Order: sequence, then structure tokens, then C-alpha cells
Amino acid sequence: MSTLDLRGLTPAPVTPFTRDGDVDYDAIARLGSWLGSVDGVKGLVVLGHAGEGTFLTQDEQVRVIAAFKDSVDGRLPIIAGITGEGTAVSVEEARRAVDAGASAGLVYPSHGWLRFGYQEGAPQDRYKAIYEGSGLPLILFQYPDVTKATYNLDTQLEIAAQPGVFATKNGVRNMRRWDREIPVLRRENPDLQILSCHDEYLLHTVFDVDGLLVGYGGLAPEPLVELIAAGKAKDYPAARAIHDRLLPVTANVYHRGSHMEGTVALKEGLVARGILEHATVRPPLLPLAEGAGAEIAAALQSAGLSAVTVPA
Ligand SMILES: N[C@@H](CC=O)C(=O)O
Repeated sequence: MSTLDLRGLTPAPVTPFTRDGDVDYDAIARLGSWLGSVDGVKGLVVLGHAGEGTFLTQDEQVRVIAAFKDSVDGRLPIIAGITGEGTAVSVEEARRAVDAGASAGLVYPSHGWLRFGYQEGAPQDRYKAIYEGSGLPLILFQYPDVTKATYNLDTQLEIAAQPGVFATKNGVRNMRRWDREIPVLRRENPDLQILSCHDEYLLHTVFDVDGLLVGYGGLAPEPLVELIAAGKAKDYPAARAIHDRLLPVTANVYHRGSHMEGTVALKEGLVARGILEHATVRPPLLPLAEGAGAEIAAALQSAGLSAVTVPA
């Protein structure tokens, strides 16, 4: 397995839609081309939560992977969210992702585990089957501690040690677990790339990681690249200054009733940045309340994040 290097910023971009709700491939070209032009961006994760990946048909999923790959001229790895509930269907999904040009997969927990929890060993089996069935290098996805799909430390360690697993995207949102588990994961798997996905707690996690894998990176890649550099330099004042400058944006995008609304807010933000023409989402997502777009635009402006020029 050739190891991908995600030690930097890996945005998880939205999937743009036309006003009629079809996938907007022209907008994907603009979004991907812009993100790919930002120094420090190491790859793109498509079909994630921010990408409304599970709201797409199988056919759309493969076309979206290929479209993002085209948008970066193949210069950056495209990592596909693998979300199927059953292991066998996830293996098929991973094979389709390989055929469409994905370089890696971000494996979601099986959805039923969120409610019921998982049987011991089942997550390890899921990763093993997907890697053996597709050859796709995989990212271990650690869900929040408040869900029953969060993996205990032993489960994370066992998955991290399996062939094919090269990184973890950690969103545990429990600082006691973060402080205790991240050092052990690093000690036991020195090559495992540790990526935070705590969009709303980036300052608090950036000093311990190799990079960030976040939907936020698809809206504000420039300051997040700076934040990662500050984290690696252990430069708290610099990181704090970026965090404070971004706080109005963070609040408008992620301090909402539900993390799901963050996806709609990201699209509103991309309208303000000149990448999207409108913030159409697919149900069950709903538009934000009247005026939210203007508030997000004002927050971006206050953070110095203006409209961007998309590379030709
Ligand atoms: N950043 C969120 C959503 C990403 O998939 C998370 O923590 O999981």
C-alpha cells in the first residue's frame, strides 16, 4: 500500500446542486479547482456528511468522485466516504470508489451501531473486509463519545494496526478521552496519521494532530492551513489569534442546533465566497432561516475571508 500523506488540511467539501436539486458538476469543478489551489491542502474527502454523500444515488456518487478528481487534475488524492450499512454492500461501494478514481476511503460506522452499539470485533471485521475486498487504503473514523458507534480504545488500536489503515479522523468530542487516547494511538502506531475533525473545537485539538480533516476546510481553507502550522509549531498565541478571528464564522456555521445545519451553512458561506450561486441542499436538509446567509457572509467578511478567484 502506498501511504498517502494527509499531514496538513484535508477539506471535506460540500456537493453542490443545481436549483432543481441535481448534482452541479460545473460548481464541483469550481470548488475543487479552488480548494486544490490552496497551498497546504493535501486531499479532498468527498461523499462525507458535508458532501451529503448518503443523499446521492450510487451513480451520482461515482460521478462526484470522478468530477472532484478532474477538478484537481488528479494532483490531489480524492478520498471517498464509505457509508453502506452492511459490510458486503460497503465492499461493493469501495470497489466502485476505486473504479471512479478514489485513492482512499473514509469508513463510516454501520448506521445501526449509532442506536444499538456494535458487537465486539465487528468494526475490525468491517475495515478488514473493505480493505481486502477493494484494496482501498482506509481512514478510521472515530465518532463522538455521545453516540453508541464510538469505538473504545482497544477497538481503535486494533483497527489502526490492521493492514490498509493509515490514518484516523477523530471527532470524539470528549476531552478526557482525547487526552488519554490520542497519545496511546500515537505511541502504538507511530505511522498512523492523526487528524482532528472537531470543526467547532479546532483550537483545542490542533496541537495534538498531524492534520485536520474537516468540512470547515471546504469553506475556509486558508486560515485552517495557518492554524495547522501554528499547532505544529506549538505556537499558542498564533493559533489563538486565528481561532478568535474565525470565531464569528465558526459560530455561524457550527454553533447551531444540529451539526447537520453546518452543511447548509457551508453552502451559504460558499455563496459569499463566490464559489456557489445558491445554497441548495437535498432533503432531509432544509434551508436555513431567512437572513442566515447574510449573517454568514458578514462573519466571513469580519474574518477577512472574501470572494475568491477560481483558477482557470
Ligand atoms: N466534523 C464532523 C462531521 C464529519 O463527518 C464530525 O466530527 O464527524
